[in-house]
Amino acid sequence: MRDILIKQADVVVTMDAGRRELAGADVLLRGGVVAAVGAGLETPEAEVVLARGCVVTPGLVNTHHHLYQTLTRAVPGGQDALLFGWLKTLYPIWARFGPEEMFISAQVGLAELALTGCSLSSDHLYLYPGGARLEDTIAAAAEVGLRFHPTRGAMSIGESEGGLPPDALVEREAAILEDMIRVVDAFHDPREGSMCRVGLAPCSPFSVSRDLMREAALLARDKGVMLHTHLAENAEDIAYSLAKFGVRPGQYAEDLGWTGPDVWHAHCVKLDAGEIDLFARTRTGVAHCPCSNCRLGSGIAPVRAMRDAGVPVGLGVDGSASNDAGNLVGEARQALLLQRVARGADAMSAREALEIATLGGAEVLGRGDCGQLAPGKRADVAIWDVSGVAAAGAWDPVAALVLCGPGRVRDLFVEGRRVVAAGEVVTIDVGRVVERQNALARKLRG
Ligand SMILES: Nc1nc2[nH]c(O)nc2c(=O)[nH]1
Repeated sequence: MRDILIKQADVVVTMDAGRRELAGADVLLRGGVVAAVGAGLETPEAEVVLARGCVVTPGLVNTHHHLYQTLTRAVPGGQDALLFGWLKTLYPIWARFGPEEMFISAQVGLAELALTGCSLSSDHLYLYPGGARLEDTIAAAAEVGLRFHPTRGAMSIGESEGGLPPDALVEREAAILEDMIRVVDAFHDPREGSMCRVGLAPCSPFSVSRDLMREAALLARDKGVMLHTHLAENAEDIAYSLAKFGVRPGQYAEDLGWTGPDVWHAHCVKLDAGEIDLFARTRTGVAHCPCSNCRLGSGIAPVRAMRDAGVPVGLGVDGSASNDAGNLVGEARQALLLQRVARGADAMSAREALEIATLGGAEVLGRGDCGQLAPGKRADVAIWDVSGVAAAGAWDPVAALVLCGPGRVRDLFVEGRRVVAAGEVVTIDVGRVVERQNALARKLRG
């Protein structure tokens, strides 16, 4: 692989230990890692990428998604509902998916993430209708070229047993555990620089049993993989937990082995002070999904309190049926705005929002090798052209990324390989994928 020398950026935002921002700096990518950062770097054989007029950041990290939902954006019956009603509208549509729907929708979602600066994404695939398998999404990510953390999700408690999903969408728990073992053994790569790490992710307390939560935790520890689920997303979720289990979600998670640095929970909008303390003590991570929380009317997650307590927090776009976009810089902006609505104008700075979108997400996903531009870290780099209309007149180009734009990257490198060039994805034919996606959406609409 040829060296890449990114030259003369207006600012390189390193997110290194000193959070250094280097004016007029270069970044050298070699063999999939950052080889050097600083001014005046020279390497005769390198491909030079001029970055004048640009801000260079680590690639953004997405800690929560349901890629399959890009096929059900803005569905009329689900546009104005709270979480449970929204899910009940969408489950019957998702039940008609199969392998092609999973593959194409994942490519659309990942292309959208790439164009908005994301180099590492997790995905929570918790339903497997029509023969769909986790590898449908793994194949999609490999073609797009993003670093990928797919999670083998699951639902096992259908309506007839007091769960939320229809019985037709749930799986037998023995079969779920068997498939979890299969996908970890086949696809999980624990090495530094890994392009694919698999996690285990029973969907939510209202769609799986306590037994499955406990068994999944034991299996994850045995295999050395991470655990992920939805937790404390809204008031309905808390009410369900109290009525069904007699405890709040934090206690439920702790009792079943779902705390620790190898666990991250999506949403956590309704964590109380005791639960925040539990997460901080145990280094349990949180995927904060501000746009989805607004769209579903779930509330404002206590991110300021979580960060102050020391809870690892990353950002997630969440599924595209509840956002309905997949733009992480948009999430960074929304995170900042929501904390300010809740706590005042100094509750979160643009730089902190950018830190959560990069370094914070990498920590949540257990990726000490990502989220920073520093020698030895993986070569995941986003180049943002701030010379256009969106940031014109900005006095502080780093803050401008979050406060005004641009919302799309000019270039994106993952593991030192180009995924976006001049604002276009270069790894797949996005036009063809979008055409197929729209045909599949039309078929689902009937
Ligand atoms: N935002 C979302 N929350 C969820 N809970 C659950 O069980 N599924 C979902 C989901 O798809 N999105």
